[in-house]
Amino acid sequence: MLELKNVSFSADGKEILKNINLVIENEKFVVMTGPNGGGKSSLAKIIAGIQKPDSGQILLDGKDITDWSITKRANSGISFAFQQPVRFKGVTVKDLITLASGKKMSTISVCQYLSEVGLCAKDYIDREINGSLSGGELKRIEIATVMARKTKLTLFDEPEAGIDLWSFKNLIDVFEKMHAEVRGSILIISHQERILNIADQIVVISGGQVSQVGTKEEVLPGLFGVDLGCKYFKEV
Ligand SMILES: Nc1ncnc2c1ncn2[C@@H]1O[C@H](COP(=O)(O)OP(=O)(O)OP(=O)(O)O)[C@@H](O)[C@H]1O
Repeated sequence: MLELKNVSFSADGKEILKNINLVIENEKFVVMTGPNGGGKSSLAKIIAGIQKPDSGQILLDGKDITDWSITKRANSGISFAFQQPVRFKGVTVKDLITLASGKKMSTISVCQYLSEVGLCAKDYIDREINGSLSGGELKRIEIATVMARKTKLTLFDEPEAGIDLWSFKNLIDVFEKMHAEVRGSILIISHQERILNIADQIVVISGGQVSQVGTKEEVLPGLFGVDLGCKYFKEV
């Protein structure tokens, strides 16, 4: 279980997150949404350890991880899916997925992850992670890498961005499968109706605060018809 207690964060003299209190229960599929600039990405970065809060506490299974580095948090089971995978010269797609899984992997197992994110495995497995891969391909490889990691808490920041050539339905299937198989919690930042619809819990972040938390039945009706200045329910 991840718990945020009175977390506040400022940058460049601007108060970005104000007294955030939030609990992400084990094995829950949580979608964080809200208007642009509300503070969602900042909150995800604070959970992953990329940014440090000015005050407040972050607890993982009751342990205070507020001062832990990104690496220590990653080793304790928090994964953050970046917009694109980190590139290292000479590292192939197969190397990256094997590294993420932390164990020896057969070519067939690596291929399965690639197929799940809609990539024809044989065309990609030996390719180097570099600028020759398109943005959408890199994005899918990053999602496959996070799937192979199988961590306690996986954070995705707008995973739908940049994958418009890939069937959006496949992305939903990937998340549902991950949720069923990994038995970890998934926290996704998204404005997409179909992602909001598969959430166990929706958290609305607005003006740097948690403005609403509840099931989709409780939260979604309130989002309809409200102009929050964001791209609700737009199809990819
Ligand atoms: N390092 C920083 N320095 C200054 N301002 C920042 C910094 N990081 C974030 N902000 C500001 O904080 C606010 C919240 O940004 P954040 O990216 O967390 O919002 P968001 O809810 O993820 O937005 P979006 O839906 O547009 O992705 C924005 O106004 C942003 O410009």
